[in-house]
Amino acid sequence: MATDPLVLDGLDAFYGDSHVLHDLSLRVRAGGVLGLLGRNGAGKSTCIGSIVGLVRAKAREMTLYGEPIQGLSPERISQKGVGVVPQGRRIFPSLTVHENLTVAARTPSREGWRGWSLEDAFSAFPRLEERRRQFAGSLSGGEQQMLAIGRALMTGPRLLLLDEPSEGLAPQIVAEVARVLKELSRTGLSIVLVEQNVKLAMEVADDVVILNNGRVAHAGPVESIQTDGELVEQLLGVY
Ligand SMILES: Nc1ncnc2c1ncn2[C@@H]1O[C@H](COP(=O)(O)OP(=O)(O)OP(=O)(O)O)[C@@H](O)[C@H]1O
Repeated sequence: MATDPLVLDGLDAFYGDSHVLHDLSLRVRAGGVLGLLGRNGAGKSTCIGSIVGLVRAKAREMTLYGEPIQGLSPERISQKGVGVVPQGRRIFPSLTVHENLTVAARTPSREGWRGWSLEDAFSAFPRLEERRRQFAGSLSGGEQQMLAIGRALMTGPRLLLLDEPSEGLAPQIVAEVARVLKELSRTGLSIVLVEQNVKLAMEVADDVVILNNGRVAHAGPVESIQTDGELVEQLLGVY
């Protein structure tokens, strides 16, 4: 549908002469969570980079809520409501929690949607409020991940892209990330979740796309992998 938050159809992506993604198609449904899975080097981060305008890509269709975004700068794509939680979090370690959040705050650029206020961020992540004056670099890995998610939400996204938010986190903290993502999805936010952690993706995602060598190897509702251990093992090497 033209109003789907994100449609990629026949996307090819390149680093210089290196052709990394081949004929990739996917669709994020309104308020849905799409799990983007694949082994190391399968092309997941390149897909995120293509969506946000950081990687050179061409496609038959690349639309955000029906609006073409192909060729736009990362700034324009961000302004159109795409928030990113990058791999490795990339918070500002020498700024405080409060400063990390306020640096991302944005005046709403569109009617009907808005960025989070500090109060919204602190009510979702109470530990960040307790630590608001602390340097972000001194937070635990889990707290830094929550800060990275909070910072992305301060920009008022309609579509949130997360690149391996569970990386390096203890299982208990991964469960916390899962809870937060499910809550965000319940508020109507549409999400693309890049993950190596298949269990987390299965818990949170509505639909999944599995990449293999830069191509879509499987796409379907999350149930299609929950019930097919052989497929998951073949494409992801885990179960
Ligand atoms: N800046 C770059 N220049 C050239 N090739 C790159 C660059 N970044 C990634 N690649 C290559 O593109 C392919 C896809 O990499 P990508 O990082 O998208 O995979 P991924 O699925 O996100 O893997 P990971 O889970 O390890 O992050 C790999 O072969 C990788 O070596």
